[in-house]
Amino acid sequence: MNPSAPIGVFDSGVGGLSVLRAIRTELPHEHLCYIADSGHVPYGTKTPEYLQQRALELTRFLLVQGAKALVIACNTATVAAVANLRATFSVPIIAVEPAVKPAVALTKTGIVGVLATAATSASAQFESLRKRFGASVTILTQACPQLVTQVEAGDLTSPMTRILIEQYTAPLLTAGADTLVLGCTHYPFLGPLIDDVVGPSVTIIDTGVAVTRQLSRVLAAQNLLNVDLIPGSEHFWTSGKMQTTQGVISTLWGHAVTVQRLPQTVA
Ligand SMILES: N[C@H](CCC(=O)O)C(=O)O
Repeated sequence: MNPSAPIGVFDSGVGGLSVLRAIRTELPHEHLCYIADSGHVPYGTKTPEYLQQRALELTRFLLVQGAKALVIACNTATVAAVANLRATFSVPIIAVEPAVKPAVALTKTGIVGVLATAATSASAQFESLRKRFGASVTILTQACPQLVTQVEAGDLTSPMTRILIEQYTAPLLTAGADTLVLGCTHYPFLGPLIDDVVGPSVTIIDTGVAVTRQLSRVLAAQNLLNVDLIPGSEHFWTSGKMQTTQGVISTLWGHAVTVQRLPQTVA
């Protein structure tokens, strides 16, 4: 595999851009191909079979673009599909999972809140994280489906978004949680607002940087880091509404970008 080949990244929508921006910061010379599967969002309410099929189709498309490695920038797709993808494809596959371990190390009240989709919280993988790292603390989960909708619409700051965050975090704060894990890649875009709502006594943990470090380690171990010194490029595709998704991706990415429509066979 050619080290100057791109890294393929996908999510149910624009949320995985929170992971992509961490990759861009850590690995400035890598070329990146990103799929926002916004035509199929939310993943949080879909069956594992549906998500496995979607993950296979998106991965095949990214491999056709020449991807040397794959990042599943979606906790929900990870729990449903990572094992199947690893069994099917030989490229390195890096996946996100809620950062339960660091949260357990940080909590002082012994109560950790995990914001994640219902599918992630109900998964065997999450149960295993809970057993491995959470035996000494209480781990509370909260699904926040409407926050995915707000981020997909590019609405990061409205009063409505704030009210939703207040409603979703209230039960966790009332129970004494002092550490909140952002277990869905859409939520980091709401980090500043979540921070403002929960206040300085609550620590918020995101996984973007940890995933990027893992990606970096895996690429280095397989001699796949791009040694070209030119800045890496980004290419974006979506299965969602072109105009809306292009606008939202540009806003979240920080400057205007071109987004292509996924071919009909994949969309
Ligand atoms: N961004 C996704 C899920 C959002 C959705 O429900 O589509 C995650 O990390 O879990």
